[in-house]
Amino acid sequence: MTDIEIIVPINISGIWYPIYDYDIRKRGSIGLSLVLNPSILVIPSKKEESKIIFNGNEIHNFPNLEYLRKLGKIQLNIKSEIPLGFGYGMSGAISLAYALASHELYNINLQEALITAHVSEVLSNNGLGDVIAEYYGGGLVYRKKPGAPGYGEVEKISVDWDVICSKPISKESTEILIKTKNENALRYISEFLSNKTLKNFFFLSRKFTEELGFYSPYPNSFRKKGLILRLKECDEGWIKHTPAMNGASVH
Ligand SMILES: Nc1ncnc2c1ncn2[C@@H]1O[C@H](COP(=O)(O)OP(=O)(O)OP(=O)(O)O)[C@@H](O)[C@H]1O
Ligand SMILES: CC(C)(CO)[C@@H](O)C(=O)[O-]
Repeated sequence: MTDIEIIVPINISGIWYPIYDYDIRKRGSIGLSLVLNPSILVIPSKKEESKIIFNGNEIHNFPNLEYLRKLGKIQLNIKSEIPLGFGYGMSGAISLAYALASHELYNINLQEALITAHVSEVLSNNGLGDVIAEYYGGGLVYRKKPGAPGYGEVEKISVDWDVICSKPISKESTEILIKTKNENALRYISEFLSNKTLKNFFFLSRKFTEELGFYSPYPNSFRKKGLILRLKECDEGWIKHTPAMNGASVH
């Protein structure tokens, strides 16, 4: 065990537009997302084998690990209120934690480590824009250029905050979100940029996700993959979110 503790926020995209580039470091998505708490809390340690322990249980078949283990043999002990596989950008958060751990434990070049985290997401079909959003933070984020940290570009958009809650409803694969390109995404992003409010983000994210076949029964909400994100209203049993303004951190 080490004294290092890594904190990584979650990322929930509302609108995304996949962009292919021959250079994997520049592949990703542009879009709008919310970088939020609760974050994951990660204790890394050097070990004989790379391992991801999630709330006490080892995660087997985490495809990102095939790429991440090149950064060094690390065990991550993760504490998380957020489940894996519902659409909270958790695979990106775990990969980013692994990259930051490799820099701390093995002195791996930070930029190389961050690229590996992003590439592990892209090549595993688990995400396009989560790593860069979670690295920089925070709150409402506009990913204006796709790619890994250092290649892509994010802008934090300042908005008046309000109560936001989510409910995980089903575990689903991310692949369909990556392979489907909804051309309206670009129009919705520019509609948001001319009226930058949380309400408008929810309104446009709902339009966008409905066009992909994801429906939410609640007002001021949208469904992203296997979760519902809702503005203003928090029923019992829902997860309460606050903006994670500064992105990932190491303590
Ligand atoms: N017990 C498990 N539950 C969910 N996923 C698991 C589990 N064990 C391994 N996995 C793998 O972890 C990865 C989860 O990544 P996935 O992209 O589906 O989740 P997410 O990060 O929560 O969602 P998104 O990237 O769409 O926001 C998948 O590759 C999945 O196969
Ligand atoms: C593809 C995606 C929606 C999966 O969460 C996300 O990574 C994004 O916005 O690029």
